[in-house]
Amino acid sequence: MSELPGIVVTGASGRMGQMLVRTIAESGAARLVGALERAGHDWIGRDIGEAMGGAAIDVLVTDDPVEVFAKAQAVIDFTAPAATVAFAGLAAQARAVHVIGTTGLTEADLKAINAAARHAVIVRAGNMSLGVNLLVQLTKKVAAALDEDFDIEIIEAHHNQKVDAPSGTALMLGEAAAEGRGVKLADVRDSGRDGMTGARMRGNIGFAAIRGGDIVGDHDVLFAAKSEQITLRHRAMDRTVFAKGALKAALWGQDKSPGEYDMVDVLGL
Ligand SMILES: NC(=O)c1ccc[n+]([C@@H]2O[C@H](COP(=O)([O-])OP(=O)(O)OC[C@H]3O[C@@H](n4cnc5c(N)ncnc54)[C@H](O)[C@@H]3O)[C@@H](O)[C@H]2O)c1
Ligand SMILES: O=C(O)C1=N[C@H](C(=O)O)CCC1
Repeated sequence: MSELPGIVVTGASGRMGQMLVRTIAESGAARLVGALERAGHDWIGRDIGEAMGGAAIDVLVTDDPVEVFAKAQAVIDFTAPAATVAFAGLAAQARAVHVIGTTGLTEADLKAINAAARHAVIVRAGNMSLGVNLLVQLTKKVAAALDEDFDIEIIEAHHNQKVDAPSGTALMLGEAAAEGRGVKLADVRDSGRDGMTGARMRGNIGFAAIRGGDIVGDHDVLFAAKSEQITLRHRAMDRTVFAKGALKAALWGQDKSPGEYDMVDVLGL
């Protein structure tokens, strides 16, 4: 019998990194072959299972991506933009599927990732859950059905350690709403209102970000008109939904041609 696909988890000590290590171990569909952390992290050299407070699993945390990617069929990466851009090039060199969950990527970052996807499979999404990717499709449909009498506002809430805003998910929802309306999000985006903003511009798509406590990730898409409102809502209750989606993407990508894909491709939505 052939071996299960080998997966490297980057940012292995992080909130998502630890969830991914557990999800892979429990899946029976893949095996963890590497755990990567940034240079200087105090988990480097330790067994990842023990560092997480459990039994040893014979995978030592390393800060050397080249050495560890060479053993992998897939790299699952929920870290930070600069790290993810570097890993995209290295994963492509190793011909490993690169699953990117990292958010807060700039246009320049996205261009670099897209260039790496000429040589290997990259699956990137600001949210890997089934529910959010379905919500993206619903948002596009509702936005296409309603005219600009309905103001579109995207309200997101996350834990107090999140460093980027609006969330990657909020931006996916904004893109979907803009696509449904047949406009470019960049032309109608309205984020970070503060002070004497003036009245709301008809046709704009607004964003509001809440940060507090340990909220995993809540997203509302509000369509507000005179005398009636529709709200589409997703709430993630824990991070397993993201980790399961990322693992599914890593397995799905194994027989695909080089290119950049998203979770709509993976889930066939
Ligand atoms: N797409 C999704 O479904 C989804 C879901 C949850 C989180 N996220 C995103 O994933 C990212 C991480 O989220 P988190 O809550 O796990 O953050 P976190 O801060 O808990 O973890 C990030 C980890 O990456 C490590 N890291 C940073 N630079 C590194 C490098 N050069 N090499 C190796 N490791 C490095 C950090 O040390 C840290 O352990 C964020 O961008 C977040 O928005 C996406
Ligand atoms: O915890 C985070 O950070 C999350 N980030 C993603 C985003 O930016 O949308 C997904 C939800 C959790």
